[in-house]
Amino acid sequence: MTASRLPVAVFGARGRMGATVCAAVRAAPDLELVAEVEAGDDPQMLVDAGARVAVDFTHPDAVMENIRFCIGHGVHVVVGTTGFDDARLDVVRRWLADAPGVGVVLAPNFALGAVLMMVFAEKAAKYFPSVEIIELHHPRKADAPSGTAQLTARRIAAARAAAGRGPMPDATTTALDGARGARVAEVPVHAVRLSGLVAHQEVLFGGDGEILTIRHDSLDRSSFMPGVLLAVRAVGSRPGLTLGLENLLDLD
Ligand SMILES: NC(=O)C1=CN([C@@H]2O[C@H](COP(=O)(O)OP(=O)(O)OC[C@H]3O[C@@H](n4cnc5c(N)ncnc54)[C@H](O)[C@@H]3O)[C@@H](O)[C@H]2O)C=CC1
Ligand SMILES: O=C(O)C1=N[C@H](C(=O)O)C[C@H](O)C1
Repeated sequence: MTASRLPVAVFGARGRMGATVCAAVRAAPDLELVAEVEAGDDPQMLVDAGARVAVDFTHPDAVMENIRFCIGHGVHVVVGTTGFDDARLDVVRRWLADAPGVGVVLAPNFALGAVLMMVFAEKAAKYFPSVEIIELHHPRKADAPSGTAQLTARRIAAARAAAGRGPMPDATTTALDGARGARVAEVPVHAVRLSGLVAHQEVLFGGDGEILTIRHDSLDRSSFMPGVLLAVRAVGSRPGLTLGLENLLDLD
């Protein structure tokens, strides 16, 4: 007798990430792809197909409605779509409060190396007076700066604040808006969009006579799949909101 496979739906199924997720789910012996939901489709199709978990890689403008629908129908959700701030996260938490037992795992980056890059950057933050982030992506990316860069900046800023670090040294007067990038929690973030790139980030720390660069490169969207599948398998046993793939990994 074979064990039953976990029925999975994918929102954004024909997108760059969604299509890769569909292929990964199809290839996994313990998972079954039961619904491929695209813009304009009625999400009821995933409920009718018996999905227990839905994966969302769509667009910041679409993702909230998809999460609301899934929580309302008792379907667990793995969210890779970016564009989440504290206000949006609070809304998701409120929806979940009315749906005990339903889980949402949300991560701006499902690549193991990117998660480690953020962990290492957070650890390094207190030792250096200066830090800047450069994120580099393919030119069809919808948002800037990336969700990963924003989360990295917030974590670095929190670590600096906890260590009592003051403002970064910077005496520059800018002649053009944007010349010093965008500020995310006081950390300068620079976004490059270039043909040929997939998803990359450098975190540069500067101190007296030394630079530490932590760099991660996703060279292919396959880099995100182990993390996505880990979350798909775990979300049903994690009621409420789980923020970040690191919560599903043993990083000690
Ligand atoms: N968390 C992570 O590890 C990663 C996150 N991302 C994020 O995933 C999102 C999608 O990225 P890509 O796949 O590159 O974009 P994409 O533009 O290639 O794909 C998005 C797909 O979603 C579809 N869509 C839009 N609204 C929809 C709706 N209401 N219901 C169902 N489908 C809908 C679009 O038609 C499109 O096919 C972005 O926010 C991106 O930043 C991307 C890579 C990794
Ligand atoms: O749009 C992308 O491609 C990516 N988006 C995520 C982000 O905004 O951080 C993750 C990764 O950088 C790829």
